[in-house]
Amino acid sequence: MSFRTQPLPPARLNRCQLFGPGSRDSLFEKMAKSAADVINLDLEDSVAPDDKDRARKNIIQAIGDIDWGGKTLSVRINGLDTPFWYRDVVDLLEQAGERLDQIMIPKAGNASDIYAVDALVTAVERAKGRTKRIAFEAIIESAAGICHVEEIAASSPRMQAISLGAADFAASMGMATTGIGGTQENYYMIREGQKYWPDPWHWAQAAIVAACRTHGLLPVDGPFGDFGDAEGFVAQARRSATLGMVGKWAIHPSQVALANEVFSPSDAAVTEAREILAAMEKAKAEGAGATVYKGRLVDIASIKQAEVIVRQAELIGG
Ligand SMILES: CC(C)(COP(=O)(O)OP(=O)(O)OC[C@H]1O[C@@H](n2cnc3c(N)ncnc32)[C@H](O)[C@@H]1OP(=O)(O)O)[C@@H](O)C(=O)NCCC(=O)NCCSC(=O)C[C@H](O)C(=O)O
Ligand SMILES: [Mg+2]
Repeated sequence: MSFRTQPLPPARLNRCQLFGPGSRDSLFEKMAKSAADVINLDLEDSVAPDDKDRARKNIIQAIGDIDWGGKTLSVRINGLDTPFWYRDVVDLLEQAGERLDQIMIPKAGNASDIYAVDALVTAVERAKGRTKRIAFEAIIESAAGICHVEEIAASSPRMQAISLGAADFAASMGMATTGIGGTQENYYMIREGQKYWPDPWHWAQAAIVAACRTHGLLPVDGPFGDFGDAEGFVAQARRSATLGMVGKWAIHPSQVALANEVFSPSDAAVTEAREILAAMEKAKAEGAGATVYKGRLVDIASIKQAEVIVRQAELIGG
């Protein structure tokens, strides 16, 4: 174990991030009433260039007008390679109320991208006397982003989460795919005449999880484009959860309940985790560092695994 202990991620729920275009303000109330933990009002790729100004105004108005309950309220700004992003930041922080929690930075390529947004956000916050520090979530969705994911995770104390943006990531990597997330038809192996479809997103997800866990951030899986395919969504989400991700985007309301279900520990898992902690307490009192629970070894590492599940259950209110 390193001398430096691994920091815990922010203690908030992030099982589902529901997206909606800033240009479609008729969706905002529905998003606020949804069961998503995080709302992402979008100024980037779901908004046409000619609609950016109107979308920005809609979002600034809605941040103050709508009751967003206990959700994390986040706005995705435009990429740093566009002429829109500085205006997104300045208008949001000068005109939107304190209810805004987070800015999502798309296509982050390195730590300097986050630094640039941080410098602008900090200046406007100070100038306007804003008291709440705006958090950042970055999207890894380019070859440069995945190469520099660790420095992006470490880039600012504002950083709270990193998502994988499968569509732009695939494009940047030159992947021969068109589907957003999930199984890709031509990414298969053959054994004894049978086809098997491995997960082409696995390595990028694992890199994001490692960077996030090292720096105490929340690793999140991005979009699954085929919102009619609930089974495919759940399979992708379960793989992400197994790898250590804490949640997934929803690009349609039908995906919210699916994500919440996958990223909430089951009652059985919570009961088992609590029993493991109790068994280890007993073992510790008897001077042992390991014991047997339901016929299998549990030790000090098992305590940490069980604590992940119990912490998540406590956040949900279990
Ligand atoms: C995908 C959509 C365009 C579909 O919209 P629509 O055709 O209106 O869907 P439905 O008719 O099935 O809607 C049923 C009801 O649900 C409401 N609705 C629809 N979308 C939302 C939403 N996002 N939040 C809340 N409620 C929603 C409809 O109004 C209907 O309500 P009712 O009439 O009362 O029954 C649309 O869902 C949409 O725009 N989704 C978000 C798209 C988006 O934000 N994309 C950006 C994120 S993905 C991305 O950027 C890629 C990433 O960066 C990467 O690189 O991977
Ligand atoms: Mg994208």
